[in-house]
Amino acid sequence: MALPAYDVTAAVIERDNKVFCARRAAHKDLAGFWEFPGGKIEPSESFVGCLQRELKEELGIEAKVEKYLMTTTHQYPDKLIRLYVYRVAWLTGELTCSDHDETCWLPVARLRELKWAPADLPILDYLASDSRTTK
Ligand SMILES: Nc1nc2c([nH]c(=O)n2[C@H]2C[C@H](O)[C@@H](COP(=O)(O)OP(=O)(O)OP(=O)(O)O)O2)c(=O)[nH]1
Repeated sequence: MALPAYDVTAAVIERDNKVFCARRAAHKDLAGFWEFPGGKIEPSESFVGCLQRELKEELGIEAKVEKYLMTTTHQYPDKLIRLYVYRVAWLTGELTCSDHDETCWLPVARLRELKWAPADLPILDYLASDSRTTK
């Protein structure tokens, strides 16, 4: 039988030459893995609308989705994830984390020190080779 497939958005938020990273909490699937904030697209929702909603819900921030970066697909044992990655500017709001159990800001060159969700590894490669991202 075909695995369930999910379209998921993810945000690369940069500030002071560092990228925002968040760790999935114990009650979530892939608990303990680090990710870029975002979430599953709801029916009839746009990618940008999904990302803005998730960032408001998870982090309490208003964000401007600046640029589409890449899409990566990963098959986990129980699901297929298509991850749509955008560069996002944090506009307003105090960043408070309601959904993750740990967060940090890291320069791109240090991102691999964290244990990332396997679907995210191509994103790290992309950021490392992206001249717009500060290393
Ligand atoms: N948001 C996000 N999810 C990721 C990343 N990498 C990765 O494998 N995933 C996976 C984990 C989950 O299986 C799925 C996203 O689901 P989620 O649980 O965060 O999304 P959600 O809040 O909309 O979903 P739900 O708990 O309401 O079902 O994608 C990533 O960088 N960001």
